[in-house]
Amino acid sequence: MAALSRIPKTSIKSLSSCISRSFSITKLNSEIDLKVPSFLSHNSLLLRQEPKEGNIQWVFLGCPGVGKGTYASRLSNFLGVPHIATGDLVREELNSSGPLASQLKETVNQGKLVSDEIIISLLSKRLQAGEAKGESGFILDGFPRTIRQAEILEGVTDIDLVVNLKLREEALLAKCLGRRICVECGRNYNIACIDIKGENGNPGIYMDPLPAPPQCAPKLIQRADDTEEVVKERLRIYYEKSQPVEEFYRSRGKLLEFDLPGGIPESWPKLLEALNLDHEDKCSAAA
Ligand SMILES: Nc1ncnc2c1ncn2[C@@H]1O[C@H](COP(=O)(O)OP(=O)(O)O)[C@@H](O)[C@H]1O
Repeated sequence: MAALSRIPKTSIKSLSSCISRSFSITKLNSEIDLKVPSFLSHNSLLLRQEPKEGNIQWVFLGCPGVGKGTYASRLSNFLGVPHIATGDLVREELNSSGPLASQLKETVNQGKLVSDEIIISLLSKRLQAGEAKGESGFILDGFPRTIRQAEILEGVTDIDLVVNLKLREEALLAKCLGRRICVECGRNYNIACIDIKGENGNPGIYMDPLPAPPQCAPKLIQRADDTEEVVKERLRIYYEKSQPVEEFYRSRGKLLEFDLPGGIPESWPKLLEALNLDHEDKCSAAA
């Protein structure tokens, strides 16, 4: 795997506590002077983790429905690093009987972003649990989603690579509306068949549905936030709050833009190629 040798490693061990501590300092700073971002503060610089050799610390960006979860999860299996999706952490929490459940349900079902404080706390807990199991490295999906989250992350560790997945908006909406999830195993499927003709210089795009296997087919549900109205709101919020994160990483030379050429069979090998991962590995991972 050619790409791996280039990737520096950071200990996840203290990253979780660093993120929470850095966040507390951000809060303190913002109470004192809103104009000073946390990562510039003297205190939070002291918390910064130095990279070690070998780990993968990647981030997946992209609009709702683009397939961040699908490709991040495939790469996580391929590379043997955990896939951490903050959307999954939020859904676990809102389905629990915890104190945040009803507040989260309301926010998510309106297509709004959860507060940075809650997201950082959920992410820190997930990283701590991973640390206890000896995990190292990560592929983050759905985080960072605001410039503030990106600054906090940048202040505590080195992200090696940020993959920005892109797809035409008509396809995004159709994919969200067609998404189905198995309540038992949590896998995502899609009943939509996307066939968008090329126009005004934009290439057409064709994506087959992704049918559920017989064991999942009777247990499919739709996410409550995958309605047309809420998806449109999620897209609006993405353009307003999350798209600036693309520029944040572009200006740091970390952003890899990837236009999805079609469905998984077409896109997966091309993504591996773009990531400079070897053909041999490609065949075994695609199996
Ligand atoms: N980093 C984050 N910051 C704030 N809210 C988040 C974050 N990650 C997930 N969420 C919340 O969880 C919801 C679902 O997230 P996700 O599954 O990643 O959705 P999407 O399909 O829109 O990318 C979001 O609409 C938002 O309410």
